[in-house]
Amino acid sequence: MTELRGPVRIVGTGLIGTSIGLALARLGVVVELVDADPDNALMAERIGAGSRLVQLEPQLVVVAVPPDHVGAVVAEQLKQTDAIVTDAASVKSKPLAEARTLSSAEDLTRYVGSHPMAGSERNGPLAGRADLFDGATWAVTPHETSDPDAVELVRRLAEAAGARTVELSVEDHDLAVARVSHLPQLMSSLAAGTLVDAPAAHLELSGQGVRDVTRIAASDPGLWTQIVSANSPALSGLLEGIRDELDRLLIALGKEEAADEVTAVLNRGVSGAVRVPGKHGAPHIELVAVLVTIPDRPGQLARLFNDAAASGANVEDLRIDHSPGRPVGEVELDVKPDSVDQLVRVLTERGWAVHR
Ligand SMILES: NC(=O)C1=CN([C@@H]2O[C@H](COP(=O)(O)OP(=O)(O)OC[C@H]3O[C@@H](n4cnc5c(N)ncnc54)[C@H](O)[C@@H]3O)[C@@H](O)[C@H]2O)C=CC1
Ligand SMILES: O=C(O)C(=O)Cc1ccc(O)cc1
Repeated sequence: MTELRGPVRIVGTGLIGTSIGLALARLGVVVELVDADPDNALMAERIGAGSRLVQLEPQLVVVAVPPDHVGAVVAEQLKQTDAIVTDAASVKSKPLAEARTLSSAEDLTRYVGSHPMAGSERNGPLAGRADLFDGATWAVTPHETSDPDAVELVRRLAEAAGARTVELSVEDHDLAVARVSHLPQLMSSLAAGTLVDAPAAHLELSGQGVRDVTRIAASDPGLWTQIVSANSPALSGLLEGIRDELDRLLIALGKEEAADEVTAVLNRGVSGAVRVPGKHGAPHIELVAVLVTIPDRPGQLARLFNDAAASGANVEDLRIDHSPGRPVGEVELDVKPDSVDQLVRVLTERGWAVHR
């Protein structure tokens, strides 16, 4: 059995490195923090992600630097230590190819790529959170000559951070993230980009839809330029598909049959959206949204949650739409279909304005 004993050296103490450090520190694993920017390592240390000075040799090195630097830093760590080395980069083929050109075949057996599928649109150590990976999926991507013990140790790391692991090849990983992560990022950025010149009066009508679609558009352009460039072969095919659909839509718009084309696009969207796995990586379950109008006063959310609990319904998901300047907000409680009637009845009895 390959136990995760530590010390774990984290190179790159930004959002991801600091979050891994915080998650391991809560288990008592000794974590060493290294960063090219001394302020970031100091900050990560101050918030409890580990220590900048660890005398013992690392058992495991986690490289959490921007993708363009991952190959070189992996090779450097393989050379400097006898540790197992992994990385957290959002793309896997290019860093592996770079590490391969800079490392001996023997050293490369100690390297196993990985990728936590959780993060945020924020970066830097101050955005780090101990629970960032709780319930998340963490891809482990061995290459042809990765040592099985090294693969096992990287699995242990992911599990220690609270994630569940999925093993897949480097190539398959890059195809998968092009679809579920990189294309959504570009679509979000494109949609948000149309707002740059929008009149303020138009923006005032913004509701939850535009907020959902544009959240990740706030992500770091420097990081994402590297991700998109490194995964351009996988992304190109998907973007060509979107371009073809846009062309069809544009041609159809204004013609009699436009409605059919629009309905086809929307129907395909419905079929795709239900295939996104639900929370905690569980299969998608059909949920019903119950909308409740809530006065913008302290204590109202607590009262609503109490009343929802009294109905016996388990709230599977939750959304709050709080438009600035309005005296009320709207809370969406997502519950299983067999809980809906009881939830609506109890909330209505207790004076809430409820609609489905
Ligand atoms: N941001 C996200 O949501 C996610 C990011 N990732 C991956 O994790 C890695 C880190 O991303 P973030 O933590 O978001 O970035 P970040 O910008 O928050 O942190 C990167 C850190 O690496 C340091 N650094 C840069 N070059 C270095 C070098 N050569 N040696 C040592 N330190 C160096 C920087 O000073 C910075 O502290 C990237 O490869 C990214 O693709 C993976 C999952 C999610
Ligand atoms: O903020 C979100 O919802 C994300 O999806 C974050 C994210 C960014 C990059 C990754 O490689 C993985 C996850």
